[in-house]
Amino acid sequence: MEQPNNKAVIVGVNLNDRPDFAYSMEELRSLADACNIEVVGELTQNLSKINSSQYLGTGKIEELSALAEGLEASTVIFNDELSPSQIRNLESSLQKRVIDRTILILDIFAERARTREAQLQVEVAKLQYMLPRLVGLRESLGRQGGGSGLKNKGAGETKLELDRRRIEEKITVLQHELEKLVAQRQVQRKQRLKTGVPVVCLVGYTNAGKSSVMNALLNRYMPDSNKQVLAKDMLFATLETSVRSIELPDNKSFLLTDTVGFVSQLPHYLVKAFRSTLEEVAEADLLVQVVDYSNPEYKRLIEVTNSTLKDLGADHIPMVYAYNKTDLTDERYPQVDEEKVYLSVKQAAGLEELMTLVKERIFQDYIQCEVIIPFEEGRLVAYFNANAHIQATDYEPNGTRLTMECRKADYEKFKHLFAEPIAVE
Ligand SMILES: Nc1nc2c(ncn2[C@@H]2O[C@H](COP(=O)(O)OP(=O)(O)OP(=O)(O)O)[C@@H](O)[C@H]2O)c(=O)[nH]1
Ligand SMILES: [Mg+2]
Repeated sequence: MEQPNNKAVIVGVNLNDRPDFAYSMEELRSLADACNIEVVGELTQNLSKINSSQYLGTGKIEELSALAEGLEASTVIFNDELSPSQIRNLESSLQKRVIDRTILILDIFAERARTREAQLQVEVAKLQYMLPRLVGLRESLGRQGGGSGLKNKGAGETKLELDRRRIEEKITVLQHELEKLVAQRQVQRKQRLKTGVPVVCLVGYTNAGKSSVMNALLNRYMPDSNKQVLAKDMLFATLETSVRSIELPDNKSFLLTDTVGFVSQLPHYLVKAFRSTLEEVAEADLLVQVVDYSNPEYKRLIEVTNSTLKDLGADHIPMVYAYNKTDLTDERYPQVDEEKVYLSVKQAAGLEELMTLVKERIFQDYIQCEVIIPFEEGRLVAYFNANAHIQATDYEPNGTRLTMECRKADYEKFKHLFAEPIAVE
């Protein structure tokens, strides 16, 4: 195989007229771009069934080989996850480096992971991807070294077993370290859940503007905090979950979580590896799905997001939609249509409307009330201070008067202890 340069041809099979095919090829180009690979050519084929040994139909392989040769590409990138034997067969007939959509995504994640937890998750996913593909990888290494003849086969297989075991052991060690980190974070999360503060999660397709929404809300409601997150025009700018507290002017607060973006055909190794990070999503009180409304394919991207949420066991959580980047469309904004808000973070328009929608959903079981708590029930005052939004505290002869907004359930639970319920809305 020749020395790899960074030029590649991308290849896709349009299986039974896949409606999102053109977009998925465009996305493959962006994924390659994110890995600093220059896409110099593209080849597609309409098929009703993927060829199990070479992915493409036999005639197409020759066409591909000539195309890659003519364009001096050293790599060929396939739009689906290839099986170990497909990689092997393709490498041998094309004599080029063969990679697939999955490994591109894994590489981007590996490059971008910053926290130890994200790094471990990606590494585990990558090793799991590699494990069944070791034969192919070893063969291509063998070829580079002049090829290993049949007589070395036995020794090679033993070596392969060793490599395999080593990788399995490594996965176990990494998973162990990961479990410890996850356990720590779970303790923090449980503590947060115990405080009863609602949790709102920003979810959505990669590059939709989740981190931008988070930053805009932080700017607006927490101008003194310098806890902005990275927002950038690239795929998978965010790989770690960030939680920030948002305190509203009316003394209510909630936790806002920014999460990793989804993509179509997200490798299942990654979904599995990131499951622990994304547990936050499954336990949220409300999801805000951020949508790039300027993307002509936005409806399909919503479907991909919803089906990934289903895989994560988060499809039961109430959701509102933030149709972002409306500034790039002809649609009027800001505008609210039931559970959708058309907004533009860039133009700072529609954030107020989004917050109103969010507040309606997460604070709906709150009531406004004024109660007097007898002094001997002081623990109740402490409880409400921790779990309600106290607007005023006054001391009166028969107890502490709290003017507050509290959960209806708490009010019902404790009302027999109040000296005198004065006013309830
Ligand atoms: N025109 C326009 N661009 C926007 C708007 N909101 C965000 N962007 C841009 O969209 C790009 C992606 O924004 P991010 O906030 O990083 O997107 P994300 O959903 O967090 O992406 P990942 O973390 O990669 O999943 C950035 O270049 C933003 O400047 C908007 O309302 N209008
Ligand atoms: Mg982001």
